[in-house]
Amino acid sequence: MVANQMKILVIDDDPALRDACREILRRQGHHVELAEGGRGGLALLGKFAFDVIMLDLRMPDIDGMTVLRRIIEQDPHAVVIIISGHGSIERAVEAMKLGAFDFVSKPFTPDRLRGAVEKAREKRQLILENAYLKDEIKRRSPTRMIYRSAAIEKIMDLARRVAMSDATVLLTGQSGTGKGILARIIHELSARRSSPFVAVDCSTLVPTLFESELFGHVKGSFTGADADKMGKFELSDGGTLFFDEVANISWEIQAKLLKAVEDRAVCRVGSNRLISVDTRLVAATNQNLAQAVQAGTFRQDLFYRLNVVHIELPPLKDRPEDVPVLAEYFLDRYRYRSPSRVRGFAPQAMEALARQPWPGNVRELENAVQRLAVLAGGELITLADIEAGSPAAVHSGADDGELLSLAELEKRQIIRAMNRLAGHRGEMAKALGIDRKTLRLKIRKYGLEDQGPDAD
Ligand SMILES: Nc1ncnc2c1ncn2[C@@H]1O[C@H](COP(=O)(O)OP(=O)(O)OP(=O)(O)O)[C@@H](O)[C@H]1O
Repeated sequence: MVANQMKILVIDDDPALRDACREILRRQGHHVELAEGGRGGLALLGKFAFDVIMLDLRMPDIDGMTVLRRIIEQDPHAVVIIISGHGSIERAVEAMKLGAFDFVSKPFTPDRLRGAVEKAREKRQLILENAYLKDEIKRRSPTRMIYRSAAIEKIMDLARRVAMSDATVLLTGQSGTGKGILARIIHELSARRSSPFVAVDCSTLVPTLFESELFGHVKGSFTGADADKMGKFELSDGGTLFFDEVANISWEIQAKLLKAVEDRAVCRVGSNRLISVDTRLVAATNQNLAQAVQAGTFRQDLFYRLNVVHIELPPLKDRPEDVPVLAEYFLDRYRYRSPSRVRGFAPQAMEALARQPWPGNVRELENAVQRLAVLAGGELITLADIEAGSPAAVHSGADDGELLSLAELEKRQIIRAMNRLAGHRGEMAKALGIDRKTLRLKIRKYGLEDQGPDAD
């Protein structure tokens, strides 16, 4: 499901009702497919995934109840809204017992339809979030570093060795090269693996809350502190504390962090009591910390503390042999969530991917594959698919000297922003210097609607 947009299938033998549903739901931004009977509906369901299915119970070809049974058999989480005829409430209730989510009785107003679909959207969101969480859990345990290159093999060797010690590790490398995943792997390879791995994203925390987030606070220590709270240091006791984007910590907090590391203890904000904590630190940055020290924005003493073991992750373009294994791995992970039947990459397509510069590194590749899994028409992702929907179109479609129409340029920039920013509409709009509404209109104009994993 892209943002609030859903793919909805309406199965009803009444053409006027089908068209009315389509009109109303399209206006809400949903994609709507229509089937005039149970057979056609089931055929569409066999080919594509839908977020919500609207199903008439009385149809001439197959009984709606039979269709419903099949839908639920195939996907117990399907969200089905029954369209029930006047005076057939009992059947609608029976359908709900079978697993339908809701029903609307004919005739219904546009508002009633919108209300039912909105409720269905919330339900669908919950289902997807649950699936996502399960997927996350599966994905996380054990975390896997996918690679073929000797460069990453060497890094993994080093990671295995340092994991056994309690040494602080500094991970550097461009954004999206796998610093976060490596931090977790170091934790999982260490004797601390059964204690928590706690991550602090130093780039998103508001400075004023940072201290309490790290060290915790006691009730009443500032407005809003209405209960005692543990900080991330304490939460990671026995485990690993991961500072992502560590260069973003303010000078003042850097000093406090250093003290906590040296004392192996923290004081909650508003308290004098020292609480000892046994945690292993891993820090990551895509900036040059030594330079930041030179420039006077990062404390030298803290830098030395963090830089005990240094691991540099190379950019993806320097290890193209990792691209095919990563692309296959991501496709395997994303294809089952998309309606397409795609199973693999055509050799030429894979070669094209391996040739890309991937400025956003593995994260950009992951986003591109996720998008390709949605967009690919056939069983194999082809070169044409890549040229149509991935950064390949941006990077290889034209050499620097070739002139492009402004519209083409605009489209390519939008695709590029989608890839870089994982389809986050707010961030894309900001990066492109337009407002969200304009962005939405342009996305629609260029037919790029389905390309964001989580727009808006
Ligand atoms: N070798 C790999 N195998 C499998 N997945 C990977 C690999 N490298 C990176 N990833 C995935 O790519 C995405 C980006 O990786 P990660 O967050 O670790 O990068 P990062 O260097 O920490 O980036 P940033 O500095 O932007 O936070 C994640 O989804 C991660 O799981």
